Amino acid sequence: MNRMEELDAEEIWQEPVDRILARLMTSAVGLDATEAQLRLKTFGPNDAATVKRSPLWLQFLSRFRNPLVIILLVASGLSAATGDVASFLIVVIIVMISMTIDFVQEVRAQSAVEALRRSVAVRATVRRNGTCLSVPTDCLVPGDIVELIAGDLVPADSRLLESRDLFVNQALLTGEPYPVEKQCSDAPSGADDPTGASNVVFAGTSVISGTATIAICRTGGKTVLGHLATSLGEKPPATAFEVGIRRFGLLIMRLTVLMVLFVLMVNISLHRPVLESLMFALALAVGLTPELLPMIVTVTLARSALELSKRKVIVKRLSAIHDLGAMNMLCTDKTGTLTEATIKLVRTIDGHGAESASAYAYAYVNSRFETGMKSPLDEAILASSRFDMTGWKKIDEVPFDFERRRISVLVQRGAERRLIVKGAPEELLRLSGRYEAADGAVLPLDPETRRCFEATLDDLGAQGFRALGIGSHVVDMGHVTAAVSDESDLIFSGFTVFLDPPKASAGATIRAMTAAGIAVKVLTGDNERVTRYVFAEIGVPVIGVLTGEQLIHLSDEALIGQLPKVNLFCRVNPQQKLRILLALKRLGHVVGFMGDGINDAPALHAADVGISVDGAADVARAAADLILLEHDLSVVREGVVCGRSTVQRRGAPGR
Ligand SMILES: Nc1ncnc2c1ncn2[C@@H]1O[C@H](COP(=O)(O)OP(=O)(O)OP(=O)(O)O)[C@@H](O)[C@H]1O
Ligand SMILES: [Mg+2]
Repeated sequence: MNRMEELDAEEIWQEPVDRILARLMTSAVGLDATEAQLRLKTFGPNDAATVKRSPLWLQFLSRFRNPLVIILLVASGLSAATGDVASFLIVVIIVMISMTIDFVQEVRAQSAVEALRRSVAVRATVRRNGTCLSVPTDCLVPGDIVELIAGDLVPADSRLLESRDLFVNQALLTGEPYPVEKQCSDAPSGADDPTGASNVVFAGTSVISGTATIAICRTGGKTVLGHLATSLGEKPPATAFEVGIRRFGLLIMRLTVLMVLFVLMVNISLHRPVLESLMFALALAVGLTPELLPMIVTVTLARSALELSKRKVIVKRLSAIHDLGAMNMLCTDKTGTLTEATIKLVRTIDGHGAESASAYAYAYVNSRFETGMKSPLDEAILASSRFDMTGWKKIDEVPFDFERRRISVLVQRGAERRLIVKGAPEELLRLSGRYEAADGAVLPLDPETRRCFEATLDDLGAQGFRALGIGSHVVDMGHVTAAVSDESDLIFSGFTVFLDPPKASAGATIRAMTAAGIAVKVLTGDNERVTRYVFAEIGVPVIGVLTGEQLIHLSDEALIGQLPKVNLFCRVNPQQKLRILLALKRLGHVVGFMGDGINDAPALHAADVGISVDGAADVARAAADLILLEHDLSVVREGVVCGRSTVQRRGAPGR
């Protein structure tokens, strides 16, 4: 069988899809398992930041590069030459033993932590032999066919084979924070730099909305991100904790050199034999230098990581344990942390509060046809009761995003084409000019009726129910694509009403955390009414509230001034979550952020300790430092206790 040759970076977007597939020697059903194995050997693991590990024996030998060890060995060699072979042997044996202990401990600690990290590695859905498998992204090879949905990280530089309303965030590569649309097409998109090409997606970018099937072309260090990683130097930037440890080591080293020189000078000026004085000074230096400090730090942190794993916390970045111990502020989302996240659709009502079959039908059709990120709300609608979909055909959709907070699908039934919109209820009411009455008649939404509908919504919130608004309007048959601008002048059908019970234990955990010196703030995309209800149910007082709307009008300074008086932020979008987090950091807090959605990823990334959960979106898990195997605040609290005891046990300097 002839070997697959690699594609050049330009060819990925300039060649037609057929040629790409032929060159990659693959097809829409994917590679077979043996071929994938073979290619993995040829092309290496798909890890953009792979730092080539030298073999173990070289790693061991590299420890002898330590200047102190070299001087020690040379000096004792000299004394052996002058006849003192016994002390030479003793020095060599002691050096060997301490180097070996150091090496074995560190390698063992690191591999234990590596194993933990792998257990929460990001995985991709790949087609192999025609079936879909979930494999860790570093096992992907050129020629693999991968399916992407919203929330996924793009695993490698790839050509689009199919796409639906695909928007990706390329901030890591281009610095552009806004989603970029990507579409499969054969025509070179005319862009002269690859990240501008609309028919390819790159490693390190993430899917904001929509779906796609991609053919992987270049992996690991060959990706654009890989090149970037090499040019920036392979190591990730040192954290505050690592810098602290390094500074401490340097300080001790300098002191030692000074001491040794001083002792040596005094001895020589007293006319003691030079060799003997040197040996004495060296013995002093060896005694003073904490050669084993790095190993002790790694081993203590690794041991804590193992301990944490028993408490259902997986550590991805070792030094995060230290930050976890130092954390004095925790920002968290609502769903799953303060609530049970067992969302159920309890009823679907019209604006007046009466049960509405037509609103349910529209909600069901919208959730069923929506192909972007499947939210638990959609799952609750689809699980509630079966609805006969025969006769409904999907034409197009405008996927969910956290700015609009709604989803539209364009559908056809018989001779009627309709845009169905489902989303944040206040927004839906705002976008509606008419409403559907109980008898099916379409009436204007006059101010009085609008107030009545808003009152219905307020009542739902006050009783702790979450709601989505449903609206639609008919479009003409020539309408083939749906756009955000179509989401206006809707006919309001009603509300879907959900119950997500507050988590009974959350209140006690938050109080315990506050008592332990960790203030908790809640940042949610949901509305104020519902979140206030949850606070009341779990018995935590709301000190102050800021909404996303109010945040827009606050300067950074004003926000910082408000922060101490606010513990609840509602209807905030992903950028606002990030902004609040950065403001808290500017106030000097060590801030943890806990979240599980695409919308939490920017803040998770910027936090001192990013905490996510096992079932979270890939972007969130990739951005986090710690992964909880159980979505519960009490797990974080236990982690903090463990982190603090690590810091105390080690007694090493940090911040
Ligand atoms: N599937 C969906 N269809 C329509 N609208 C949705 C859907 N999912 C979410 N929304 C709207 O977007 C808003 C924000 O989403 P969401 O509640 O997931 O944000 P969040 O910040 O992750 O909240 P939380 O703190 O509860 O995790 C929701 O309150 C809802 O109004
Ligand atoms: Mg969320």
